[in-house]
Amino acid sequence: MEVRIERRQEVDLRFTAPPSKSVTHRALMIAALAEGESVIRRPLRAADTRLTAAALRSLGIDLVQEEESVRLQGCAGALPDTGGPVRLSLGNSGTTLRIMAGVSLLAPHPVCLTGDARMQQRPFGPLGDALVQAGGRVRYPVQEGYPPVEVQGPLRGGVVNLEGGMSSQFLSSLLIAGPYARRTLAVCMRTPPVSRPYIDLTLRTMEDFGVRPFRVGSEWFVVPEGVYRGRDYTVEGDWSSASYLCAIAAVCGGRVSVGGLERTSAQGDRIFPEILSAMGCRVRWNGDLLTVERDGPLEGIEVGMASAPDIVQTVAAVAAFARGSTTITGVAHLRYKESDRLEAIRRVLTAAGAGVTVEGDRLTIRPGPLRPLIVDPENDHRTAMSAAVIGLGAGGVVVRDAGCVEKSYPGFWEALVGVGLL
Ligand SMILES: O=C(O)C1=C[C@@H](OP(=O)(O)O)[C@@H](O)[C@H](O)C1
Ligand SMILES: C=C(OP(=O)(O)O)C(=O)O
Repeated sequence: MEVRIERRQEVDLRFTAPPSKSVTHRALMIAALAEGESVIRRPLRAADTRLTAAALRSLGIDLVQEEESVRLQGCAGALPDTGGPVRLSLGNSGTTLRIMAGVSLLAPHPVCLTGDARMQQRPFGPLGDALVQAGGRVRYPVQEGYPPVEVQGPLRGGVVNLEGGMSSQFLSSLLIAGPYARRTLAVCMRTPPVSRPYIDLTLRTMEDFGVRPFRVGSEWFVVPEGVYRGRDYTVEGDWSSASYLCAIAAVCGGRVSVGGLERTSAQGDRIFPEILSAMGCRVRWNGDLLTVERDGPLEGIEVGMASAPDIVQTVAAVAAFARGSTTITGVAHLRYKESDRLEAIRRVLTAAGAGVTVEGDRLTIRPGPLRPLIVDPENDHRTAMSAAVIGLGAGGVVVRDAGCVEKSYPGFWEALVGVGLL
């Protein structure tokens, strides 16, 4: 599917944010490990969360898709006997593959976790090392430190050292399986974790299901033995997906309102309105309705984004329309995503006419007169959605393989059609 996007100005639009991908993954996995039944309401139904649901079924979990919810019978931390080894094909869902690797140590048979060609280039090694320290067996049939990876329990627990500089998903994996380790699991971060708010989101979701891990200083995470309790759980809106909608107001001028978001969410991407505000937009809340407005010029800013990797492309797209340069720091881990996103930003924005410099973990965008372009998102949903933002501000943008948004926001293009932007 190919989408052509033309320039729009002075918009006045209203959207509802889709459900959160990160919360849906966590709620499904934790409910599967809980004692008793859970109903997960308003789950995100997208490629990646479907992979999580299918993987849980392959591990023997009774999971039923209902019209507005997912119903699961939890296994109380002991995944059922599936009769033999299990193979999980997890596409390019890093969250599913990494978190499910820890969970798989609770299965009675070996589990092989694999993914598509790009997933096989995304690092796993630090998590593999940690799972071994926690008592598991880990084997890499193709390339040391990368999926496919074969894991087998038990999850004994004890003290585990973990490198945090590549992905927070490694720690989330240990934390989520942690309550069912044979003895208390204590994770010591050897390097500070990137994408830190995703760890808070993990801790908060664990607490929502009745287990309370705690931190000691900034380096230690301790998970006491415990049991998650099944429950009725409603998934909040997705702040990363909402960033593309809010950005429309910034690049087109006018006003965009987005409903369905939690103002105090643990999702780190909820800082996006603050970033837009620093760039010259006005932001206000009316109940749970967020409104972003712009009627003056956009300014370039300097911003650290180690904690919010998934909205870096949205900020970069908006930065291309500002009066001055924007520098984004702390973003080296963007190289390990669905694509090398630092390279994707450089490729798309330079083709559009902006100047882009990538130096170490720092990205600088210098606005320039923007010109029409064809974007191949190379199967990265966030490249496609941020290209749509550029298109709405500059015009003449064609996004090829636009269906790749299916990974996190299947209704993205329909949402733009629904308000008359396409
Ligand atoms: O735990 C999660 O739900 C996620 C963690 C982040 O990854 P990293 O921790 O690898 O940066 C983020 O980019 C990803 O989209 C979702
Ligand atoms: C990086 C992402 O997801 P994952 O790591 O789950 O593939 C993302 O959605 O931008």
